[in-house]
Amino acid sequence: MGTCPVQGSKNVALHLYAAALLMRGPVTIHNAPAITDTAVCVEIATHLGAQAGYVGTDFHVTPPARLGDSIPAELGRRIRPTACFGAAVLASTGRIWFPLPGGDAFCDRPIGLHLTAMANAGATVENRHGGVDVRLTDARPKAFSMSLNTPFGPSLGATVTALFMAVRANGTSVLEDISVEPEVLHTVDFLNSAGARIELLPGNRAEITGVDELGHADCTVPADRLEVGTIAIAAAITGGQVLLTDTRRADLTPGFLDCVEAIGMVLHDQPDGLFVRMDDEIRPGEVVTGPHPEFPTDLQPQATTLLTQANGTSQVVERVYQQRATHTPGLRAFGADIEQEGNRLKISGPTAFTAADVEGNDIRCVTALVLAALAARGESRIAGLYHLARGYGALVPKLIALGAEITFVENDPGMIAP
Ligand SMILES: CC(=O)N[C@H]1[C@@H](OP(=O)(O)OP(=O)(O)OC[C@H]2O[C@@H](n3ccc(=O)[nH]c3=O)[C@H](O)[C@@H]2O)O[C@H](CO)[C@@H](O)[C@@H]1O
Ligand SMILES: C=C(OP(=O)(O)O)C(=O)O
Repeated sequence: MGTCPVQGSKNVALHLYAAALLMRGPVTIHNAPAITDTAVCVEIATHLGAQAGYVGTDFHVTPPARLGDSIPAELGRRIRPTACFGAAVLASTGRIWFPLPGGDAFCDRPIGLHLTAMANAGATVENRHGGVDVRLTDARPKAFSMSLNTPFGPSLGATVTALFMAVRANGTSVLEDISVEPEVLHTVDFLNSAGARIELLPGNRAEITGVDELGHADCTVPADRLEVGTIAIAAAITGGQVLLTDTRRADLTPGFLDCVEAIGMVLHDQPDGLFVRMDDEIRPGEVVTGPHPEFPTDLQPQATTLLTQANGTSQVVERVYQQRATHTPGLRAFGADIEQEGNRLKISGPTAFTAADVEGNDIRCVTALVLAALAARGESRIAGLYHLARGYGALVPKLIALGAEITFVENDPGMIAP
């Protein structure tokens, strides 16, 4: 059995970095993940005039008396929460230009609801220079009410943007149908500990009374549930077992736990972490992604790889991003039997994988392909490692420490051969 540490959550950390820009005084965010997205956030904060840096696993930021008024296109296009960073600056200073966000491009990822939240708070919103120019008409955001729902469930990012506008608003705002993903709840705690007045109410509502200014606070990023899920699936797919330190069952969603336990995975808390093993063979199952606490979309590609090894027919239904299936061509190259119809994948297994040369074009796609290569006979070559670095600080070294044979291909830092 191997033991494996878990990094801080990428998706929580990114929203905390943005929230820190609303605060006065020095902020330290502990357990920050050592990923390229963290480095980009340091650069964005620095460009905005903050003193920002990353030492060990501590992200430090001290916002200036007045933040700058633009997020450089080359930085904002590299990460997903660019509009949240924009909202933090807008709520503080009344003006920001930001490019359209980046992050994974597995399908269209609109930000209309972020812009509606800014407009509801009294901003003019104009498309300019390939990005968005937003200005408040008054010195502070005005209080507003809105729903954060979309046809695909509540928007996580737009909930954070709306909260950022509301915490500095003149009056009390009411947000309906908010996302209650851990990313949002940790951001709420962080803002409240710096003096914000956000009250979460039953029925996914929030009532926020704006304050003149936020003080400062420190916080700790929770374990990355997506890294936990990924390594748990790696153990299951290779018939191994692993003790993931610094994490508990409670860090995972009921949607994920119910699904993988039905497939045959055993996960239980031990004093020093979460123990994971497979109970005999991998059983077929059904993955249906959805908003928290349902099965997270960011573990769907990895779960698809796992189900190719199940004895029978499985189904994956992607409800958050209806076209998140960039991993299926790569999995088919290993031999997977996957039929796709709209947002549904039908997977017939088990397939004995043979090695393949494949490329992943987004974080979880390339992760799913690394997992497939672990299950394949022979040496596979995987390109697209740049995407892995965006979200995992050390996934490959961790898999190697657990017994996987993986080497980085020389003169091509974007390629590995498991
Ligand atoms: C609720 C949810 O699971 N959110 C996921 C989403 O967060 P992220 O914040 O990136 O995306 P949203 O939560 O905003 O998007 C959820 C859904 O709403 C739609 N939408 C969003 C904004 C908008 O203005 N209009 C609109 O229609 C999106 O296209 C998507 O279908 O992607 C991240 C990266 O994969 C995941 O970590 C998050 O768990
Ligand atoms: C899609 C993801 O990230 P991002 O929103 O940063 O693109 C992810 O974490 O799986």
